Amino acid sequence: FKNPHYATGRTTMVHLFEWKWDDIAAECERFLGPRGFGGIQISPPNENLVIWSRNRPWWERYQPMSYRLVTRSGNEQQFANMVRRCNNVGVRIYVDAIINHMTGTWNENVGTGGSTANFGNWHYPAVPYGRNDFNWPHCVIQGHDYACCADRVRNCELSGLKDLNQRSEHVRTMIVNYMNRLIDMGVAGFRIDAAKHMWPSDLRVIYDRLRNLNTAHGFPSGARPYIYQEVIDLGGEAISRNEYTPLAAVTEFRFGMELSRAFTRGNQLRWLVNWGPQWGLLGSGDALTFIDNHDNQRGHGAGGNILTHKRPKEYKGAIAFMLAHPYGKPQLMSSFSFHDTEAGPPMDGSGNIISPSINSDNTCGNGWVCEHRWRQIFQMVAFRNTVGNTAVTNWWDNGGNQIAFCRGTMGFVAFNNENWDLNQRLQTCLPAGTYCDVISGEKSGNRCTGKSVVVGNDGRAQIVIGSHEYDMVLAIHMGHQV
Ligand SMILES: O=C(/C=C/c1ccc(O)c(O)c1)N[C@@H](Cc1ccc(O)cc1)C(=O)NCCCOc1c(-c2ccc(O)c(O)c2)oc2cc(O)cc(O)c2c1=O
Ligand SMILES: [Ca+2]
Repeated sequence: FKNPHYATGRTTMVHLFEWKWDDIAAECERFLGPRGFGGIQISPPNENLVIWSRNRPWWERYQPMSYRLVTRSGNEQQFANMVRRCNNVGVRIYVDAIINHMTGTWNENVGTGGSTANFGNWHYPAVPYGRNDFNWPHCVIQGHDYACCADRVRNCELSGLKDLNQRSEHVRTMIVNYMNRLIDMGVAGFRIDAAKHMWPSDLRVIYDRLRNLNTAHGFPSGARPYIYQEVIDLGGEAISRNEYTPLAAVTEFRFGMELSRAFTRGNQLRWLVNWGPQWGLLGSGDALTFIDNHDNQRGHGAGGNILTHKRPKEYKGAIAFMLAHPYGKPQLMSSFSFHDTEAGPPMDGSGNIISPSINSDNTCGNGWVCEHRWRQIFQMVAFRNTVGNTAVTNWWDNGGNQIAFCRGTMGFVAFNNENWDLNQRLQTCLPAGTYCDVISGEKSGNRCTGKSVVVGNDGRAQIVIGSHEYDMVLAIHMGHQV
């Protein structure tokens, strides 16, 4: 359950938060496939409660009403079309699975597919679920429970969300049928939302009942779905992520917290020389890594001061380091603009999501940030694909906020977060030649639209990153010689 089953040579997934299925299919064909992205995490495809009283907040998609595939992103036919078209261009689909709970109690009670429910009686006829399928006696998780009481964190309600009993055979059957239907449609795996709130023993039973991936969509026979479990664990809680790593991969929230700190002015990039488990991070093969996600980019998630698209230079620096360093399996966030941390995606007067527009410079409009289309980010996805599993070698730093390292003989990257220029002759480990810096520009024909770097026969080159430049990174790798 720890292998994403990316197509050959691909390494990175992007969370297209709140995108519609038709738009995702188009993005696979026009951008993500050609640019070598490995996969996409999609928003929950199951029917959710429509919450107009909070003006369609982003978190309404985390209020399940049924496992019918009908949301503001599209219907079952559009979902199947998206999976087929993305798999056809080598881009995998990972589903955000909400199996810990059903809705909280709201005045509204109609779902995106028209289903209704009676929350007070724990009655969800569109699944169907009834009172016996939820944990009993009724209790709500309190703040101190996270530190003291693992059983309450699992068996009581998170934020008033009706807490399913995954020990019940009926509940297991409903969940497994939902996930197997998605596997048969060609998805490559799942994000397990709120995994910390479910017993590992129950999750193991559910995972073991999942079918192998569908070979008709290009997966090898016997391939198990990729599963990454959302476990927010910054230490100090009764529940540890180590209870979940024997089952499947785990979201490593410390990754984004520590890199955000390291790339925020006043800290030291040289500390990153031993980046990885020595920082208290999970084993590399267990870790789904990211800088920010849909939850903590709004500030109330784990880890305090997380870098997001709202601080572009530092954010691109941290993203470049995530993609240049071999640790973990990275996920990029692709957001819509927001001021109100509850706001949902751009929508018209009827509540329909507005599609991203694509500008002439290949950026997005209509309120979509599309970080994955920023040159400094998608070019580093190509860097990660090129360098494969080569090791970090020739680490250099200035004792402060200037660092550089090689990836085997395939790539070289340098960072300058000082408030003075980096101007050093450094070992790039690359064969002699002239390389285009993929951060400040790209290779166009036989010239570089940004910086070019001349590597001598000794592998050394003059590396310059001015402290006032638009970006703090320089990256060169095989395939971008002129
Ligand atoms: O802000 C939110 C939603 C946050 C959220 C949604 C999806 C996630 O994957 C997530 O990590 C957080 N929800 C709002 C609004 C809300 C939602 C439901 C409700 O009954 C009442 C209010 C909110 O204020 N929630 C309370 C604080 C956030 O507490 C939530 C967590 C959560 C936060 C910190 C943790 O350490 C943790 O283990 C879990 O996970 C969710 C998962 C869900 O599937 C649905 C949820 O409503 C939530 C969720 O409320
Ligand atoms: Ca639970």
